[in-house]
Amino acid sequence: MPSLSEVYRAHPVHVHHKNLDFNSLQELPESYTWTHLDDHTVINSNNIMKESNSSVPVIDLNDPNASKLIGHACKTWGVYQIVNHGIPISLLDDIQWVGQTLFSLPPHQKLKALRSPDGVSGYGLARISSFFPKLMWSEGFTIVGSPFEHFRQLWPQDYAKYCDIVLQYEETMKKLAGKLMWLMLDSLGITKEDIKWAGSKAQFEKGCAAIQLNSYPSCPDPDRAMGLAPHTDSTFLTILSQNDISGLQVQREGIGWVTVPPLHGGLVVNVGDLFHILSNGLYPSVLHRVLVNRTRQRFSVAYLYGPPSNVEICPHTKLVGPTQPPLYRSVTWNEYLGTKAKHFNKALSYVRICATINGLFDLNESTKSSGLDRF
Ligand SMILES: C=C1C[C@]23C[C@@]1(O)CC[C@H]2[C@@]12CCC[C@@](C)(C(=O)O1)[C@H]2[C@@H]3C(=O)O
Ligand SMILES: O=C(O)CCC(=O)C(=O)O
Ligand SMILES: [Fe+2]
Repeated sequence: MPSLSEVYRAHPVHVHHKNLDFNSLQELPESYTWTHLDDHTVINSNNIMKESNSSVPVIDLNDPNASKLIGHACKTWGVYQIVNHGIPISLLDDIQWVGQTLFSLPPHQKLKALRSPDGVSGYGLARISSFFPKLMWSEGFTIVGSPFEHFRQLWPQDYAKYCDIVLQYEETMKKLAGKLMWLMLDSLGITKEDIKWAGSKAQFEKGCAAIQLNSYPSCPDPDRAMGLAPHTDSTFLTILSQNDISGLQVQREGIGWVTVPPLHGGLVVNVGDLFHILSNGLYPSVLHRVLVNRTRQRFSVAYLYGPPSNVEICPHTKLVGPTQPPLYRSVTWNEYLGTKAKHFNKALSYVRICATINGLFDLNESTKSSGLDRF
């Protein structure tokens, strides 16, 4: 079973972290100019947003119907916002502060914690940059495991207080992720008895996670820049805290790009590729992207949650039957991250299988480069 570092050693990402001093740029350089910001964006002021099926559902976790509402949101949107989730606002403020403080450091200081091409954690441009011809107007910092070594490089004197906040955030979000997992599974009719790897307390104690701190500096030409290019997360689910600047958009079939408006104290939850697989495609992972702002800097913190690295994820038996064949083969998170690192938005089609009257076969074997699936 490869470890995450082995996965990335096999698929190094060569992004040129040449210019990470966004403040020095008065104009959008050619290398950051995206030509096809094509779209039919649905924004808040648009009348269309008033129709409830055109805005991302907001769900109160204290609502006795929360599981049902979440199920409907996952099926139709692949994303929802939660309120009354029990995470103290002070902790959300603290983790945002860690991100803001980190990204405000001088460029040469941030470069001391640069993510290496075959590494997992550290500072740099988005990992997905290598799949696009143009650069993204953002910088990120990925934390997998302890942030201690990198934080010591960034803040030799007072790294401890930043580490403490990250550790507390990890611990708290892990509990919330476990709770959301059960609500989403429950909405599919899957109970605690049906998931063997959820641990003795059935709290997904062994689940794995990454924290991604993102910064989208103000941009001289936001209409032609891209903060974070369209992608799905490879996770079970991702919990996102955004500051009060909008920018996150999700793609809704038949509608186009829909902005997810920041809600004070709210958290955005999106379905990732592994839940897509587990649900046999019933809850689709959502394609999302981030646009940037002319005057205001946007910050976000993503908690990317998945299974323990040795657990094989496949469509749940309760969701499979003679009329619903399994659409995906088993895959561990690490194996899937390797596929994602190689094939990016086509990764799901590489684990897809197909039912025929002769049985099942691996779609990948017959249509290797067709990029089937949804992309
Ligand atoms: C566990 C992980 C998920 C992630 C890759 C990573 O190893 C750590 C960073 C995560 C992230 C955050 C930004 C978007 C994304 C697609 C990326 O390039 O890095 C996700 C990855 C993912 O979900 O596949
Ligand atoms: O910044 C955002 O709103 C989204 C970030 C994101 O998609 C990610 O980190 O995976
Ligand atoms: Fe994402």
